[in-house]
Amino acid sequence: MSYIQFDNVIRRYSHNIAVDQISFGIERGEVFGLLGPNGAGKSTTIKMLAGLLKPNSGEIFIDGISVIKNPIEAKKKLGLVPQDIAIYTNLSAIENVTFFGSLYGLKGSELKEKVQEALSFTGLTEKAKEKPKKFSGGMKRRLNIACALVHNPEIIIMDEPTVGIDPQSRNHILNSIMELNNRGTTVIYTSHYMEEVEAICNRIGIIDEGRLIALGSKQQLKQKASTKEKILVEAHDYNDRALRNIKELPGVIHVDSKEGLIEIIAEEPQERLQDIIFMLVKDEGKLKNISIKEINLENVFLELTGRNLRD
Ligand SMILES: Nc1ncnc2c1ncn2[C@@H]1O[C@H](COP(=O)(O)OP(=O)(O)OP(=O)(O)O)[C@@H](O)[C@H]1O
Repeated sequence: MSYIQFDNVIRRYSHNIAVDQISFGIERGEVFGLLGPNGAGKSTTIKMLAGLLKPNSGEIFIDGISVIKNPIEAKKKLGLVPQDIAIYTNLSAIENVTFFGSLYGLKGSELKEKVQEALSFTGLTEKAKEKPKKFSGGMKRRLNIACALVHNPEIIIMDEPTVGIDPQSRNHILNSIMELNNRGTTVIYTSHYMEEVEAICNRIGIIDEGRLIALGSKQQLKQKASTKEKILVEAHDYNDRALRNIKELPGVIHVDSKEGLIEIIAEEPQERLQDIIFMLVKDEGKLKNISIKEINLENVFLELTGRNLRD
């Protein structure tokens, strides 16, 4: 059994199946990413792990402890940063972190020390006495993280922590995840941002419509695609007919075009370049650049499901 183990877990909301019989394990010390589009079942999975929702069937274990039978013991091991920020806007930052620390049973000088550590870790020491009412979205999120890690949990779960925040806070959060992991914390990170998951996670589960459709390191996941590379064309003035002609070229699997950038997934991409350039130029297209790049997890998702990760 893995350090964290999901066994045949099912969760419904009335007739809608949100998590459909998933089984997987997470090892101690991993940064594990749960990647999937909106509504895929990420939050439901995370809430069940954190003991906030009960599965309809199946079992979840943390370090051999059943989250369902022994939720209080299991919960001691983890800190949750929920998708919806959960802090008290009328309390100062330090009062918020102190409150959460005391909920986890910290007291006296240990509580004070851990609160200072959590505020410093999230870059909020100078804002400690201010009320989060005036904080930016990113600062509120960082305070939420401080509240979740004040008791030094073995596992930290972050549910889409970078949605709708400024780039500075986003980088701060991503760096702090790496630092937490260097200290030995197991991190579970959900996101629909493929770039973030690729950048920070050792292992990734791809979830779609409640099912875990792929699991592995990013290199293992990329092996699931039928081609390892894609063609990127920067062009302007091309028309839909040129795109249709490219789609019909032999070996071409998928063509996507957005704001002057055409992405083409094709078998043996080097062999397709001449024909692609020909089709574009023939139909008035002006070519700026053409290159071959390694595919990413977005491309893997598209090939597995026929849909884009972000529509
Ligand atoms: N409280 C609820 N009541 C009814 N249906 C729900 C509830 N919460 C989630 N769902 C449904 O369950 C499915 C999975 O939702 P979930 O929030 O777990 O997905 P998600 O991958 O976290 O998506 P998002 O990124 O949008 O939060 C969706 O179809 C959603 O509409």
